[in-house]
Amino acid sequence: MTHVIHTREDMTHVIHTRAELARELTTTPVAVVMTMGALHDGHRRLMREAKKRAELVIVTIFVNPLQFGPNEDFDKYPRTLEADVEACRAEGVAVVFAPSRDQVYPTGAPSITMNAGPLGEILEGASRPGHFAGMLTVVQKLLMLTRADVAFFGEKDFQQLALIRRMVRDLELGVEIVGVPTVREPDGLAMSSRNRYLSPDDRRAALALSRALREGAAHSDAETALATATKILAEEPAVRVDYLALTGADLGPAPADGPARLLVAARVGATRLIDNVPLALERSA
Ligand SMILES: Nc1ncnc2c1ncn2[C@@H]1O[C@H](COP(=O)(O)OP(=O)(O)OP(=O)(O)O)[C@@H](O)[C@H]1O
Ligand SMILES: CC(C)(CO)[C@@H](O)C(=O)[O-]
Ligand code: BAL
Repeated sequence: MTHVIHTREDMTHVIHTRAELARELTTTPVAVVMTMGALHDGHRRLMREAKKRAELVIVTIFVNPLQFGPNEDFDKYPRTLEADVEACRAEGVAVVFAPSRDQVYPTGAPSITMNAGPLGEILEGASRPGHFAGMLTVVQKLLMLTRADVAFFGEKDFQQLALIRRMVRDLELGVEIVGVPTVREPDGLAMSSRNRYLSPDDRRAALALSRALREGAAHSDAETALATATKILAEEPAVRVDYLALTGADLGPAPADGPARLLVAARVGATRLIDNVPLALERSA
């Protein structure tokens, strides 16, 4: 009798082509965690949530050119495949799909892409024209290629999550979307692959974002919440705010009372960071 011993390493298949991916799809359900790599504990939290839902967890690692503007950081985006695979192994992920551009876009740049609609024009969409169309196009492709039953996305990219939910609903894609709360560094900074661009001084200044959101969200009237966050951001000269917005939980207008969201985007040095927190507004008497 032969005993096959599966080591931890055997359990994670690292693949690069769509043909290999198709061969991995032997069981259901399939859970997918889509990433651009440079993995951190935020990504690992998504993997852990995915593991609770499916034996077959696929982590995709692809820096999608379609969602970067001409003056953005596509070329310098950190590419750390070896360390990323180690992180996936440590989480017991079954498959890491790290395709080349040609594997994802075999016909070249697609001539038919997603339209992100009005929700894609505000906030991040206003600062990054075309970003959400490119993001939704690759998400749709990766959902198809992985035949995912359930997909996990972080609340750190709150507008992205809202748009993916909207796409799945509007186009009846038949996949469950699960949102996962933001994982933070012990001092409050939202984990992000782009944090590794920050110099020690920038890293200190960047703390103003999470502090502004946290202290703003401690207030239950909209005016004080916004004023508090605005003041904290203004006190940090190294932070150049792109937007600070108080919206409804669906990113529509903030309600008079009920669940709402406080969102910020800012440049710290050359690095653009985003963050957001939930808050509950109360009608003032
Ligand atoms: N701190 C975090 N907590 C929870 N989920 C996160 C966190 N950071 C990223 N994610 C989620 O991980 C997935 C992949 O994101 P991505 O690879 O762009 O990482 P990122 O850290 O957001 O990178 P970037 O710094 O480029 O924005 C997305 O669903 C994203 O929302
Ligand atoms: C969802 C995603 C992997 C699509 O490229 C990307 O936007 C990201 O990493 O959040
Ligand atoms: N984290 C969202 C993907 C992007 O910034 O392009």
